[in-house]
Amino acid sequence: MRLHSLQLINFRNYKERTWEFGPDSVVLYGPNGIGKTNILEAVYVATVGRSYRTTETADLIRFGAEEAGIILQFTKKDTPQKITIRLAAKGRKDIRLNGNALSQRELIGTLNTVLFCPEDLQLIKGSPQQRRRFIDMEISQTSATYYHQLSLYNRALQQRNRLLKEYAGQRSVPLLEWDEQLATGAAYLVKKRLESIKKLNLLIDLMNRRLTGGKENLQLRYEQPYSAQGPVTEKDAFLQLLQESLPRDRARFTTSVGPHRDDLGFFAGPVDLKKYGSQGQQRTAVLSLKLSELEFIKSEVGEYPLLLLDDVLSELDKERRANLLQFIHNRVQTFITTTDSEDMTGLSPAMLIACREEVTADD
Ligand SMILES: Nc1ncnc2c1ncn2[C@@H]1O[C@H](COP(=O)(O)OP(=O)(O)OP(=O)(O)O)[C@@H](O)[C@H]1O
Repeated sequence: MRLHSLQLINFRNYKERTWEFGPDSVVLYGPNGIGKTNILEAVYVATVGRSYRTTETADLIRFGAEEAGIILQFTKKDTPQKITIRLAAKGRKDIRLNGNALSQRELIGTLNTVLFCPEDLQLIKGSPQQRRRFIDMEISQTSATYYHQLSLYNRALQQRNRLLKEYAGQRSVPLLEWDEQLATGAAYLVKKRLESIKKLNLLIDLMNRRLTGGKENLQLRYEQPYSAQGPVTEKDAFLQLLQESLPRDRARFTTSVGPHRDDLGFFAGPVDLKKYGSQGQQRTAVLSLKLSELEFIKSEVGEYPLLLLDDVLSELDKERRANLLQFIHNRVQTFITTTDSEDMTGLSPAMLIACREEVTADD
């Protein structure tokens, strides 16, 4: 995957700006608040159709403007492609691939990127929701069906929770249709998640050993807080769990079983890093996870995705930083934001041949 150019029109602080990129990695440097992250954000929006920093489309549109545009030219397996996105404060996003309209769902998987930002360093200690989002987005980038099934599941879940409220105090709730849909969706989603965790586990242990000089192993575990014995993966088992949890769900107006409650555990041998990992172990584990994600997407798609490193290098110590840069060198076209253009040079002079792009405001 190679990004050749990016054009932003009324996106965040850019009125109209185009960048052309060579095959090498790109260091975007400039003072705080100049608009470096905004550039990575635009590439991310072209990956999944929405931002990782806001849920409001209006935030992405330059103050005072009615709409914003993002145009990207890239090659995927040597085939030139062009994504155009028009964002309006109100109304639908207009997404096009080579001029043909796409839905947000169809867009996902077109341009593959891995984002690594400071919030990711909290992934292990953070909320289960953050870890579910990680696994969902990772699979969605390589499977359009997964993203579709996830949307259907979430819709059914909302409907079930709505009925639990609507029928509060009544003798029964008409949940049959939604329970059927939820159980079908849950079985599909959990199986896909387990499959991808299995693949990630082959990679993550190798990565972690490499980063710790062979000292520490690392495994991901799929956790279902409502199941004491092994993962629940079958539709009938989910149907039964939904029925069993009904009294509790009715009391709380929410559905307590299913993949929307599941989590990802990080284990070094028997040690749960979520509870007992040092900050250093957790950071290395996240870095291993991100590197595994690059390899995972490569194995599914056939080439490395783009890597977006947003302000993350300054958060990593010298050794982890060097390890990351060594891994991506000559493999992955990487976009790095930093306030210091010399940030990388002292580390590994010949390792990272990057283009340095000074970011300036355009008004
Ligand atoms: N919708 C918008 N319209 C105009 N300007 C905006 C909009 N949203 C954000 N900005 C501006 O964008 C700038 C922030 O950009 P960005 O987050 O990319 O900075 P940065 O260069 O990454 O900074 P840092 O080094 O501090 O992370 C701020 O000046 C902010 O006022």
